[in-house]
Amino acid sequence: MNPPIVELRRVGKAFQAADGAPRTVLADVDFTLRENEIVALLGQSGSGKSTLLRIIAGLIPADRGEVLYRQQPLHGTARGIGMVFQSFALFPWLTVQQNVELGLEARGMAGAERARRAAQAIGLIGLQGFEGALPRELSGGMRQRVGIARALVVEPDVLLMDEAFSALDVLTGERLRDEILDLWTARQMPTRSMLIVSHSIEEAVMMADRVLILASDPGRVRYQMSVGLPRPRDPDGADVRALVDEIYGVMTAGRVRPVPAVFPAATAATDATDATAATAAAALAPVGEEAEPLRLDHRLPQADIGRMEGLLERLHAAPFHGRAGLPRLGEDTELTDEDLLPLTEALALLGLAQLERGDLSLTPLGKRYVEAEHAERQSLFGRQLLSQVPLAAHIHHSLHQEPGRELPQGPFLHLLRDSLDAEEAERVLRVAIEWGRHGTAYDYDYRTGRIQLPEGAASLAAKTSSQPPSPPTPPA
Ligand SMILES: Nc1ncnc2c1ncn2[C@@H]1O[C@H](COP(=O)(O)OP(=O)(O)OP(=O)(O)O)[C@@H](O)[C@H]1O
Repeated sequence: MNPPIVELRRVGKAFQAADGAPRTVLADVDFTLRENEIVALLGQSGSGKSTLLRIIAGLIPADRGEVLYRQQPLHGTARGIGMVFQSFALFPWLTVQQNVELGLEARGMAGAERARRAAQAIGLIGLQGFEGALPRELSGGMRQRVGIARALVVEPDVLLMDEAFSALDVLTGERLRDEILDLWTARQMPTRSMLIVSHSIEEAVMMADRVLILASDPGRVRYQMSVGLPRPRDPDGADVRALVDEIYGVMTAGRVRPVPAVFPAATAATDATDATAATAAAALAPVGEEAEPLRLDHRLPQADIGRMEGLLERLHAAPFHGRAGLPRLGEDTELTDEDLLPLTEALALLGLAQLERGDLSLTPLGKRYVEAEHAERQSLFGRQLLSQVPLAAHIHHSLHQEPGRELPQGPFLHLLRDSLDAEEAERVLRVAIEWGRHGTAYDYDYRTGRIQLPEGAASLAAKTSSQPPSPPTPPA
């Protein structure tokens, strides 16, 4: 086994939430990056991937555990570790050459040597002739080349890449990725190992020798997989596709829990389709996993209604006829993994689709939804929302308790901030509001920031439950 370059031992990190309470982002992360390997880090948005990278880069300290670089504890930035950011992070007023030289200047290197090394890095990454250009004169792909040259010029042992290709259009991102891999394979890079954070499963499989998947809340290594394929790899090859499918399966497993009876017994007894839907939805649990009910503060996936409907419609139509592997569906809809995974999660949460081993299939209820007119779609959506998403049920129930049938959003935000940071609490409430509006469960006044029951909401509540909705269990 190759010697380790970076080692993380039981690393933990917490940030302060809006109310001042610490919120654990990483817990007990153990990880070793070895010489001559590329490791890809995947995980849901917010699972702590960038935080982990920033800790290794020495940009922020870990709160717990140890970070070793070549067997020595890491304090602050290490000379041998370079990082490429998604946002390029170039100085707009400096030329390409000056941006690339920057890291060397900080090390006190003499001007002539700086210029020589920068020219070499610029040449390596294909930017000859642009040394005097300003970032604004360059395309996105060229700007990221500058970002990479700037990281490589210090000849880092370890190159960290935080979604380095995701701000680029697909073709440019793939071309740059392949060029980096060619340099790596031909050992033209000074770098001994790379750790890349990505949202693209295919990118991870194309690049990495090992793929790690971080679990969320708190982030910890949930799964790892070796990718023992020779390079160059063919993105359409059977080996790559099989691994991509396997990772989709892992990443979508455990995101879904079994859905209890979709409709109350009284309604289901008179509605055979609903009863079928209830049975189908109860089969949603990933095989072999004990599922837990959603919590009030569940980080609802960022899923736009229009896109959810678009995905359901694609899934329903030929060639899928109700079932598709996620990679294929992603290709067909041109959705990136970053967009596709939250959409599939939302559909599964709502019992409209079912996720199993990387395949998404319509449930009978989902099929009914696709085939329905707008009003019936809204009504189905609202009923599913109130029965499956505790936050929505809580909002709906609270509004019912109010004589004026409306409440400010503040108390709900406050509740979410007990466990989520301010930005995430805001995002989750926004999703619950958008979903609630579509399901006509409640409405939102953008002028006043108040949530209100729409006209006729009583009938939705009555259809959803024969009892008034009970408040959900508060977050642990
Ligand atoms: N400086 C900070 N202060 C407070 N909270 C932070 C800070 N940096 C990150 N967080 C929070 O930590 C969590 C993890 O963030 P991080 O950026 O590491 O996740 P990620 O997996 O890289 O997400 P994404 O894939 O969306 O980039 C998020 O909830 C984020 O809001």
